[in-house]
Amino acid sequence: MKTPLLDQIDTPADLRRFKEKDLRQIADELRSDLIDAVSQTGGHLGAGLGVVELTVALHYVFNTPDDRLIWDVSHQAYPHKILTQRRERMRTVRQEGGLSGFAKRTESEYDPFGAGHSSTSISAGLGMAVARDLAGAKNNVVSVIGDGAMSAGMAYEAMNNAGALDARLIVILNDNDMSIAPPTGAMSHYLARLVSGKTYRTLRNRARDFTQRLPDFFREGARKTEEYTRGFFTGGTLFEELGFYYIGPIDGHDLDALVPVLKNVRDAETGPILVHVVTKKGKGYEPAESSADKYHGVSKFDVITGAQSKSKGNAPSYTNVFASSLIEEARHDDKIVAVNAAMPAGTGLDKFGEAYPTRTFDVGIAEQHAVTFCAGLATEGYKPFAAIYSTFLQRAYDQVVHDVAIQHLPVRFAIDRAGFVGADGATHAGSFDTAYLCPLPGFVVMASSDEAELRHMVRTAAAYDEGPISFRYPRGNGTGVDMPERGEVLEIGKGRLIKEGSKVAILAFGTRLTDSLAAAEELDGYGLSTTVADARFAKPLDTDLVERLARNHEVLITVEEGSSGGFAAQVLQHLASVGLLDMGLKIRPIVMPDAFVDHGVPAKMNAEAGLDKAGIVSTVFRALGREESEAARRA
Ligand SMILES: Cc1ncc(C[n+]2csc(CCOP(=O)(O)OP(=O)(O)O)c2C)c(N)n1
Ligand SMILES: CC(=O)[C@@H](O)[C@H](O)COP(=O)(O)O
Ligand SMILES: [Mg+2]
Repeated sequence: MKTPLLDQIDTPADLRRFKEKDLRQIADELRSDLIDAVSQTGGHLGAGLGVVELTVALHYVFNTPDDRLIWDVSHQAYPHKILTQRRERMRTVRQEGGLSGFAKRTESEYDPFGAGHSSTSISAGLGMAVARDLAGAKNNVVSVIGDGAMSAGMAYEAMNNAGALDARLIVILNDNDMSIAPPTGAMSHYLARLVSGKTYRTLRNRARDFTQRLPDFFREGARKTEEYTRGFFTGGTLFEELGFYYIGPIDGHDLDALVPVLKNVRDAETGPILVHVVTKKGKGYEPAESSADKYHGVSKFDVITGAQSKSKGNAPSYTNVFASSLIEEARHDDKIVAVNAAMPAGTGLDKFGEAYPTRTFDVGIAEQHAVTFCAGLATEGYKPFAAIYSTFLQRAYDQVVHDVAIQHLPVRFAIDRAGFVGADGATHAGSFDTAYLCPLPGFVVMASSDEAELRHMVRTAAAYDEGPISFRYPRGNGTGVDMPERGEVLEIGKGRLIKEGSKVAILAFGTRLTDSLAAAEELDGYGLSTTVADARFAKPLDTDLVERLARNHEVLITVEEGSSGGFAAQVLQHLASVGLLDMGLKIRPIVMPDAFVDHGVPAKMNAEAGLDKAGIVSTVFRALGREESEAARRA
């Protein structure tokens, strides 16, 4: 693969030394370099391919990093990384110690704002624009946001504020008519109408003519600009009503159109501007173009065939077990409905949707709405399952508290991606759900230790009508245990004893149970007779079980793949309240570290957190004051 022009670019300043006529070739080279890099690492591909020309044009026209360029979600920022001094390290992306898969402030001065969650770019950009104005500076601020990300309320909150402030902020709406899955919602239909109109087709033919004329209009001021944009294009009125100058739709792969338009936008002395750019997700790589959802995020793949190297586990994924269990429950109960926020495949609800299309709702990237929508459904006697990743549910915390918990509504929360997620790193880690749900009065909080337990918990949640209930499960495959056709209804607030010993007790919450059992076996081998229990519930806590473990053992270890303040905090609070911490019990909570852990491999992340077999054994040895024997054992 020859990339003679790209080879001369280390920074955007190098790019800006080229003639405009070279940009096409640079974009082509950038695209092949991107495909080659991601084929070796895996990662987000389709979105980056779609913004290759836009990335080149933006860095060519704007004076980054002084001009601030903010990528929404930032999964599409790989071409930006290649042009901003990170090309050499692209083949380390999402690997331990390598580049992040997202924009990250600590990684580069060209990343003025980090992301991973969607729809933050306009708010952040507006903050930067206002800060610039307060400081009397003159740089530009550009936020690039996708059509999927445009479905979230935050984007409108920001535009509402930007319009009122009349701040000089440039928003590029990158409309590829795709979220991860095909987009849903009225806004998506509205954008489609703007794009499919006759105006867009004629504009493509007149792009050069248009861009030659644009500077005059901007120089003549805002009134003329508005006249121009309204005169040449239909639509855009929603953005105009919010106080933005709307420009577009523009073919985002046509550099001859993009560059002059962006130059004019850069030089315009106006308030907020929205440039509506139309692109194709996966552009320039046939497998990604024809299957944009499957190439949104990829594992390593063969560039020629496009075949992704999916490692087949021996056990089903937790996501699939959740989906099949819910499908089974829905067969028995027609009040069960399922809601996801733009993650149908990620949550397994695509399968539920095939079985029950009218009982499945993809609300777009709108977790807050998803939760309150479920609350509404619950008030009418439906049994909503909100299937949301742990990390994305954070965004809907007030809705969980105010709309669900306070009203004691039986919304079922299926919390996927709980624990370390690996390659997506800190922005996507499912660390905090247990800690943020346990303090809520009346909430039932469960964690499945394996896929059979997950099946039981889906059934339990379906049967539980008293109030809100949640169950968490991790990314990836189960343990391979036998699963019943249908789960059992678990007794609320009761854990299970798995193995009985006498000196050490390990109380696991969630899938760390497997390592707890392995640790127990090793400890037994050292003459430390070890009990293992699966807590199942962090709330209500099985206080009988916890007290028994505390009274009958010298050491009690709690283990969970979650942050501090979660399950361990519940156990400690209970034991402290009943005086069982006054008796010399050696209790040691093992939780995720108090740090935002970068991308890597989940097994290693757990090992570093002391959440694996070796970590549990070491913790027991340390609790018993046997560090030296432990060191010798390890040697
Ligand atoms: C708050 C939040 N919810 C869900 C996601 C998962 N997610 C990542 S990218 C994406 C689709 C974004 O679509 P769009 O903004 O159109 O970008 P595209 O991939 O099409 O370029 C989704 C749903 C997220 N990152 N953040
Ligand atoms: C960028 C983003 O938020 C999603 O694409 C996310 O990376 C998906 O994660 P999973 O692969 O765990 O579904
Ligand atoms: Mg999109």
